[in-house]
Amino acid sequence: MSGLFSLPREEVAPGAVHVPGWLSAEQQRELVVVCREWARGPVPIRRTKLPGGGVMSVRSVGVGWHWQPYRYSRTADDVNGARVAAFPDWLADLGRRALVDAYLDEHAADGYAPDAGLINFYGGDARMGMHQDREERSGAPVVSLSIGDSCVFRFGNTENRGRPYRDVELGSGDLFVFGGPSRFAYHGVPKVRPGTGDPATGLAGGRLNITLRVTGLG
Ligand SMILES: O=C(O)CCC(=O)C(=O)O
Ligand SMILES: [Fe+2]
Repeated sequence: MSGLFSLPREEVAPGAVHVPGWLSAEQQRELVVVCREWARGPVPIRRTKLPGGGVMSVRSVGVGWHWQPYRYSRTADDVNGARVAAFPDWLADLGRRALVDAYLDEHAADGYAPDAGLINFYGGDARMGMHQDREERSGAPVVSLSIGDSCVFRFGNTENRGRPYRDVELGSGDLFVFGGPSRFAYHGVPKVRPGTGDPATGLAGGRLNITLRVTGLG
């Protein structure tokens, strides 16, 4: 990643910033390797079961904390009961650099200590419906990193799942941060574009998304 003021960026809504191509090719490859390890265990990546009986099309695994609808826990009680992998310091550092670059403010990450990472893998047909990230007891920004196939990322308003929203193309290496007045905006992924990723990332197909959050839990 480059220093301040060097990358194109777009403020999609107040506090919501898209920085295309933020991750280098090498960082993307390294993240793919480590996400593959996390996908194997101690909690295997799985399609989250929803309370209504459905199952998400996205495959997910947590680090630091396990997420299931609609709470965080240290152990994956709806999967295999194992404690999730620890949240590594280097990932928190990456999250801090993301805030500085997204907000063009060297103090943007002061005191920012993400403790939960959610790894999502989207096959070609996977989607994520409009939702808020609101299980966290913190208003700190969410940092989102994308690798592999591009997608349509729908970024909406804080009131409801509908309009107004903006559809943003998230490509491999892109950073998206949402904080401030946009922290609790509805968002989702209506479409992945199969075959648009570069296999040099280590992903032969599909889309990997990593979100970093501050849970505010002890
Ligand atoms: O895949 C994405 O870009 C968004 C993922 C997301 O919203 C979530 O995991 O809560
Ligand atoms: Fe989300």
